[in-house]
Amino acid sequence: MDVFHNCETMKSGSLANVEKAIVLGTGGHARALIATANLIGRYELMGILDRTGPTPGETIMGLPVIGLWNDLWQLRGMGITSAYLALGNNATRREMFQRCEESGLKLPALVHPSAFVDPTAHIGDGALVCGGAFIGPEVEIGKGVIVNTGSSVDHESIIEDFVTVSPGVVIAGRVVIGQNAFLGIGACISDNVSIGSGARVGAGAIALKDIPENVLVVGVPACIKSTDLS
Ligand SMILES: CC(=O)SCCNC(=O)CCNC(=O)[C@H](O)C(C)(C)COP(=O)(O)OP(=O)(O)OC[C@H]1O[C@@H](n2cnc3c(N)ncnc32)[C@H](O)[C@@H]1OP(=O)(O)O
Repeated sequence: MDVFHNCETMKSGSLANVEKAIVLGTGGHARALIATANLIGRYELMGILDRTGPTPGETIMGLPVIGLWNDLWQLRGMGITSAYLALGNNATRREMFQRCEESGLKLPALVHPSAFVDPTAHIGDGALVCGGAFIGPEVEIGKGVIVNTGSSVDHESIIEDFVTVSPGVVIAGRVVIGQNAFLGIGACISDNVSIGSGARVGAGAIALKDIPENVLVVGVPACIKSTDLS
């Protein structure tokens, strides 16, 4: 059964010559993403898909929840070309990024109009740079990365794929954040420091030296609190 064609709540396309996009995810992060996408206005948002599917009449920021992630493959046939990933969990975001690609959907990056991105920086597909963020010169932001509100990433730093940078994080110059890592609110990463893949840096921690993969670090200076988060 084609769920979308049977879905009476789906927005009808109205804007000529504007590409259509779908949003994946219904949590808090969906609000931030939809607000940013509405400000940019590059794509017409047609609705939201989530893990469990819609409850009757469910909307988020005025957008109807129209179906399940498992129905992604039907979207291309409906004129929807692109997807935005509103998924806070790194592993889920990675999985759905791959499934969108397999479904032939584009994953445009989104940059809030109040963020500054240096012209020499590169922002990967499916990344979200939130309001007030600063992305410095020659910074690499990987695929599906979240750079949340008011964070800064300074010169030549590399943020690998599917990392979460929470609000108010300060990343100094020539830092490397390994894929799938999570940096909690207000964490600071000193210059030339590497954070291992899958590591979790607690809110307010200050990393002054390299952090291994798959560990939780907290405190000032950041120390290992638990290991093997893989
Ligand atoms: C727009 C938005 O809202 S974006 C959302 C932003 N949210 C965040 O940034 C959340 C930040 N979260 C944290 O810092 C969390 O503590 C995490 C994710 C790093 C770790 O969470 P968990 O793995 O669940 O760890 P848990 O809560 O079990 O704590 C483990 C231990 O570390 C300690 N700990 C955890 N986080 C911190 C921290 N930031 N600073 C100091 N100690 C900490 C706990 O007190 C606990 O210590 P104990 O074992 O001696 O009792």
